[in-house]
Amino acid sequence: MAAPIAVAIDAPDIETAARWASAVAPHVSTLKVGLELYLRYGPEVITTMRGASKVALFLDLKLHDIPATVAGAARAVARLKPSILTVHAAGGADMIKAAVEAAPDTKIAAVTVLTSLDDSALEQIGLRGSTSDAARRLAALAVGAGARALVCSAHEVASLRAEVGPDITMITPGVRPAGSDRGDQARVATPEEALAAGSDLLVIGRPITNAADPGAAAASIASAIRRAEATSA
Ligand SMILES: O=C(O)c1cc(=O)[nH]c(=O)n1[C@@H]1O[C@H](COP(=O)(O)O)[C@@H](O)[C@H]1O
Repeated sequence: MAAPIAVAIDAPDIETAARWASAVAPHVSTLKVGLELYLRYGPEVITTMRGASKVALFLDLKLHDIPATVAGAARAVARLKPSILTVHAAGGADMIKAAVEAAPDTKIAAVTVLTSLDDSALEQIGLRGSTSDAARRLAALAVGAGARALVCSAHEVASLRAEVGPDITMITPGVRPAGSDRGDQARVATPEEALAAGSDLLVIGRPITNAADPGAAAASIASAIRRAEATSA
């Protein structure tokens, strides 16, 4: 079975995206298309990803606007039938509810606190408390508004799970295999740590796509995950 990994296909052009997608798709459950590709190519990039494989499609647009605008945007992309669509939980309960109602066949995933932020970055923004307190508060708000998935770092998965229960899909970016560059990510964990904390889907981009052989990098992380799952079973 494909490993519970969403590869972030953050490519500069559609040819590179198609190459990465077909290399990694045999090893992972999900491909994630984000702002870089979607803003350049729109729905065409979704068709290209689907052509590359039969894996699930995660559309990461991180919508954050007034409820009516987010409803319109969610409706506009719902026809592409992504399995997952992201919104920022900080947009508030009415905004999240609007996205959920506008895209009934897509799982709305609420981004709690970006994994690029640490406690001091939150303080600069003017948010009180730690990243984990903020993530917990936003998670409760988002699930109360109908979100069925949450995006957080592996550091918060266990406490968010305790807050929202077993039925919510926990998605964790900021995943870095041991020894790989953390780049702009602040709250990181290895794939094994993220899984052990209870993550359902690991989002991994550059550690795979910047590798000399993205297919081999995806296969290697996927088998490390399988080994970790076998040991904990
Ligand atoms: O919503 C996301 O996917 C997301 C949320 C978050 O808090 N942090 C985060 O890194 N992401 C996305 O996850 C991917 C991480 O990529 P890498 O840092 O290259 O592994 C990027 O596509 C980000 O846009």
